[in-house]
Amino acid sequence: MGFLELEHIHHSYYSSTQAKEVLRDINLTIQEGEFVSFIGPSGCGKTTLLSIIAGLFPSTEGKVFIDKEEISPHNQSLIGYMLQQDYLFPWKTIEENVTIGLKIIERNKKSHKVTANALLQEIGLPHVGSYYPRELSGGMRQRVALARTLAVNPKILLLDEPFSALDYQSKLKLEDLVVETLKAYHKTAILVTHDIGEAIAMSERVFLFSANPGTLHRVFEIPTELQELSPFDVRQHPAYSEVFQTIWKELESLG
Ligand SMILES: Nc1ncnc2c1ncn2[C@@H]1O[C@H](COP(=O)(O)OP(=O)(O)OP(=O)(O)O)[C@@H](O)[C@H]1O
Repeated sequence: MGFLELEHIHHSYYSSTQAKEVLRDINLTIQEGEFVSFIGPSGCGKTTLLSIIAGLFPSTEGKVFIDKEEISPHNQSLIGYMLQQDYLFPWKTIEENVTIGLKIIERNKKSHKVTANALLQEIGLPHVGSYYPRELSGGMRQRVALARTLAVNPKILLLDEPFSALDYQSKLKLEDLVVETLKAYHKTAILVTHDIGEAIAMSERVFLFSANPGTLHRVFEIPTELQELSPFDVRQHPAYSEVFQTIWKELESLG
């Protein structure tokens, strides 16, 4: 059994008049410390699947296991979420934003400060603890959102298009930082993205979903020589465009 295991996940959304089948029989295994991406046509159920993995709502059928335990309120704290928007509280300082989750789960304030400072250092923003979010750029705020997610020490990070609102240069820099930081902390991560290049550059495996209803169509193993590089360097490697073409063709074939 892997670290994260999905068994026969089916999901439908129900309204008063109809049921809409969104996910059909999703089975997959992700190992501890692995970085994978979910890609697929719009509406194929990627965000729904992330929400089920996070335990935000149960799937209609099937089971999610983390470290051999079925997902429940007891082990939900093993999961951290990073979204397209940073959702920092504008009236709180950066340090307070980073430690907000910690305050909920433990009260020792001294250790919060130490954790915040260490994480701000890690993300390359050691001097912004007393700033407010409005004083930072979009890229800097997303780095703070990463620090806030890591502060509560989740085992698995769910990254739902966290770079899509950023300019291209900030996005490339943040991709490098995220991969480097998650590797250093040995985190398991799932990235949802519409950007095939980003999926190749950051992941060890890319899961391609098809739509109507969402099914797991194919899994692509990223060549080892690319996995060893930073996301920026992956894009410069001769093997990158070949992998891109292969995934692109498969995505196109889904219509
Ligand atoms: N709360 C909901 N109630 C009813 N239908 C929903 C709900 N949330 C999502 N859907 C529908 O489920 C399908 C899958 O949505 P989801 O957001 O999971 O897909 P996605 O692959 O993440 O899409 P995108 O790539 O566009 O972000 C879509 O058809 C969407 O309209």
